[in-house]
Amino acid sequence: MAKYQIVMVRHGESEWNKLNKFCGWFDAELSEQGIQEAEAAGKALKKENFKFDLAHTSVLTRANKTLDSILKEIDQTDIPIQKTWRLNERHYGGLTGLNKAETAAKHGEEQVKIWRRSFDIPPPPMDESHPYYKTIVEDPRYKDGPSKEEFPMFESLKLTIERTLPYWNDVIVPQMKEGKKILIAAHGNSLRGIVKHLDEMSDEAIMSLNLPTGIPFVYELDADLKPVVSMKFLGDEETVRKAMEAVAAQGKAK
Ligand SMILES: O=C(O)[C@@H](COP(=O)(O)O)OP(=O)(O)O
Repeated sequence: MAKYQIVMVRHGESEWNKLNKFCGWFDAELSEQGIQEAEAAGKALKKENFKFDLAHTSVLTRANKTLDSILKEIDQTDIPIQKTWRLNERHYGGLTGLNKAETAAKHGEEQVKIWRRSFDIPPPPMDESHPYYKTIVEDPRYKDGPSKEEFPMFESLKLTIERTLPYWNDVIVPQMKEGKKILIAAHGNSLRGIVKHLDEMSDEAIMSLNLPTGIPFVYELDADLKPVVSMKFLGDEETVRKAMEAVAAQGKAK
């Protein structure tokens, strides 16, 4: 029997999703389409009468603005919002800023698939000469963490999960157990990590999961936090399927 319910959403399309660039910890804005997707996500939640006690998001603008837009649509702009770098997108290391299709043309689609979707093979590191190194490392939003030692220069999905899961277990789960209704607005890969954990997906199975932008999905969990309902999207099946396929196709050479 379901005891808890939690809703998650990947942010709406960002400017860098639109340009098909590896984004990671770069703080891209929502694109015009992404703004509309965020509004549509709010409308879908409103239609089903969703209400939340609090929300969690990353420290990146694309997720924050998606959350704000959803809360506006459901008339809940007053609920507490907790922001954490632990829900940030995976750090795409040296790939940050590169076009995914061009990278596939240069290194092969297979290699790009490994970088994007393998469980534990990380992208190359971002070194100090990288054009976005300073922008990210010196960003004041990280003054309270991660620490210098924790600050990633690249992350596989495995490494992403290692910093996201402590937040899930230590902050989100206790709130759910107190009966709080929670919304998480985050990113393709930080959410894939949570989904992998909840659904106990194998390292192979998670490779083929591509989360669409701006379509909320619901989990219903039993008392032991095992899913009774998994990843139920608030969108029609065909639209969700096409959106997932489009994300997968971003790594194809043009
Ligand atoms: O960092 C990025 O480029 C995308 C995910 O990219 P893929 O792993 O799907 O290539 O992150 P998001 O748009 O969810 O913040």
